[in-house]
Amino acid sequence: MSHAQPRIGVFGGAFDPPHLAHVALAGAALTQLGLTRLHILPTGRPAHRSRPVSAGEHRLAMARLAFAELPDVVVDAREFARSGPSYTVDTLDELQGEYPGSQLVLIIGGDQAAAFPQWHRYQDILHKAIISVAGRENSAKAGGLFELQHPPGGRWEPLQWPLMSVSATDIRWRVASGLDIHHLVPAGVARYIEQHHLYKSA
Ligand SMILES: Nc1ncnc2c1ncn2[C@@H]1O[C@H](COP(=O)(O)OP(=O)(O)OP(=O)(O)O)[C@@H](O)[C@H]1O
Ligand SMILES: O=C(O)c1ccc[n+]([C@@H]2O[C@H](COP(=O)([O-])O)[C@@H](O)[C@H]2O)c1
Repeated sequence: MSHAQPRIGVFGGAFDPPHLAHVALAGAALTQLGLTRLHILPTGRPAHRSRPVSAGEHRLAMARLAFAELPDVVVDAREFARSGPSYTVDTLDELQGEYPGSQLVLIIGGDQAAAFPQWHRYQDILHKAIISVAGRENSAKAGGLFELQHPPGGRWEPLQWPLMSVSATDIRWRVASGLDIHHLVPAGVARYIEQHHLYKSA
């Protein structure tokens, strides 16, 4: 689909580790949302969750491996360079400056969409970016009173997306339990986890 303005996708996460749902989601976003480029942003210091299990250098390396096959993707380490929490609104501000005249599209899973009213300056985010939500199993229960389909002042574009139940929490648990993860992560990521002995005690 072609749009009047170039569209820049923004997809952030702990990526601890990046998994097949992340890669499929990025692929679906690239094609369906007509993105000219997609920035993948591993979080430095997450704003609303406890610290990731793995160091930033590992999550960055795994993100590079996981998304390497997709065209027009940039694995963007800028949130590591920032002091303080990784607020998405700051990232959007920076990208707006770097892509004048472009439309930013923020891609999030259903669990994060439900938590969106707790995000730092979320009203400003609604002015800066179109938000595209990929449904996620069990995310409705976290939804509370927030109306996903009609948020005040926001522009939302749904992503056509088959629900995928894979989560990084489950993958960390499987590794710690000695179970196979090859069906859940890209091959390069599985190798990296093995070589660096990640998640042995997660
Ligand atoms: N299976 C999935 N379906 C839809 N969205 C997903 C899925 N897995 C992750 N996401 C989305 O991808 C983004 C980054 O996710 P994140 O790196 O936190 O992975 P996660 O699997 O949710 O990790 P964890 O289990 O550690 O919380 C978030 O917006 C999240 O909602
Ligand atoms: O800016 C915020 O307040 C904020 C609050 C929660 C999550 N986010 C972003 O949402 C993305 C997914 O977060 P997570 O915790 O599901 O990995 C990641 O880029 C986070 O920085 C951002």
